[in-house]
Amino acid sequence: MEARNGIIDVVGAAIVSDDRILCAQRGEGRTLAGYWEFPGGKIETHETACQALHREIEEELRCEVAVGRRLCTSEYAYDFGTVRLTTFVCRLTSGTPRRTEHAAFR
Ligand SMILES: Nc1nc2c([nH]c(=O)n2[C@H]2C[C@H](O)[C@@H](COP(=O)(O)OP(=O)(O)OP(=O)(O)O)O2)c(=O)[nH]1
Repeated sequence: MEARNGIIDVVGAAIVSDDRILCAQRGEGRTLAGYWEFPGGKIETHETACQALHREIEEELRCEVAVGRRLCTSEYAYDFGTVRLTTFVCRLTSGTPRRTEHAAFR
């Protein structure tokens, strides 16, 4: 969802499993390829942050998560716009994260 003020609203999942948090490296051909991120993506029009997170995790990692508390919201200005990233603590409820578009997990 791109707000009128040019801010791009993004959600990220800090998926906690066995006391570890999953980080994913953005794949070739995507904006910011090679950067490490919390899996997630842009919130679409008419979506809540929670709905966007469920959709993105299903699309990108082919698994399901329960969305817990909001960790933080931060803004970062890139040359293409300002990303406002809200990160939620999540836990796996079904499946195991699989790479469909990321280059690596750690
Ligand atoms: N998922 C995620 N994106 C982040 C993080 N930090 C950060 O600056 N971003 C940026 C990268 C992208 O410019 C934007 C997320 O957009 P995206 O390209 O992943 O979104 P999307 O899945 O909806 O993809 P698309 O259909 O627009 O290609 O937010 C982060 O920790 N997680």
